Amino acid sequence: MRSEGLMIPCLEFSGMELKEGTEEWREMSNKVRDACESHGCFLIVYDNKVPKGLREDMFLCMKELFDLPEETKRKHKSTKPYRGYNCGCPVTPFSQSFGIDDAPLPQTSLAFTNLMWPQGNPTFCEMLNSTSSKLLDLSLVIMKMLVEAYGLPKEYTSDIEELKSSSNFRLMKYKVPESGEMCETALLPHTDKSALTILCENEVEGLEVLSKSQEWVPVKIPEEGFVVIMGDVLKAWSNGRVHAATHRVMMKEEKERYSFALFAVPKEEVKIEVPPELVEEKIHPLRYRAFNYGDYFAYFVSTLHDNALDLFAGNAFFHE
Ligand SMILES: O=C(O)CCC(=O)C(=O)O
Ligand SMILES: [Fe+2]
Repeated sequence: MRSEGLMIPCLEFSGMELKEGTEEWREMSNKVRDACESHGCFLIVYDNKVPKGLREDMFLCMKELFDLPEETKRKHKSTKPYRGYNCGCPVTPFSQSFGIDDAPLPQTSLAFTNLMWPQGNPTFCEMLNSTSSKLLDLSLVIMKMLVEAYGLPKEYTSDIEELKSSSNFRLMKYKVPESGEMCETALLPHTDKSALTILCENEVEGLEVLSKSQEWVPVKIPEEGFVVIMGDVLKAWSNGRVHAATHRVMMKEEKERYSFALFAVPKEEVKIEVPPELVEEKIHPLRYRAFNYGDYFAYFVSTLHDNALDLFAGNAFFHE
């Protein structure tokens, strides 16, 4: 049996009014903080915001998208890494993905849909826009809860909003392993470069998170829920209190896996800076210098280093 410490907490948001300042809000904020610090991720069920059935509809739409001819899919191009249509790239040979910037903006969802279906596809467009918007809203709720749980003044709410001033919505399809081995690493271990990521998968499980005791823990996303994974940005902002969970995807089933994820990210020009209230000389000395998100992302892309955040902005590597 797994020990308690390895179990990823599941937070039940359904039925919550989510009003700031209420006792319910404060209690949930503390649970979010505990999960972010001890696991770097948590499961969330929240059917007021993300109603039942939305996931299934989203997976149907995704199948329709990935079933389009390759030449159509390749029309979605981007000069930015992890955006555009990716297929058969050397680091992820088993997957295809679409990365769409700012899908919560209606004009972006419409432009993407019309590129894929010149004759239009209102169902897909509505699904892309509303799902990404709901997940981006949820990411703000979670970040506001961290401001509450750290006892920070209200002014930080607007600062933290900056950490999700943009987003990358990623739709992924993983092929069934062909090598005959029934367990293949379909996505290598990494931390996300986002503030946080909200993800879900079809019925084919595969996501695993590395616990602080260095064990791989399979993530069982509840049927109507999501997993929230903390990224490098919130780790830096919180002065290392929030743990950015390392995760990977293992393909163990003979079935295609679909997943979609909203990466809440700062705009490139946003400065990430630890609030002075989270620095304390003895127990929590400053771990990360202030840095610009675009510079950090460019550094990561050019080095692809596992430890990019510490190398780029970590205290031990401060440059004058
Ligand atoms: O497909 C998944 O479950 C994980 C995807 C992921 O970790 C990523 O794209 O950063
Ligand atoms: Fe990831």
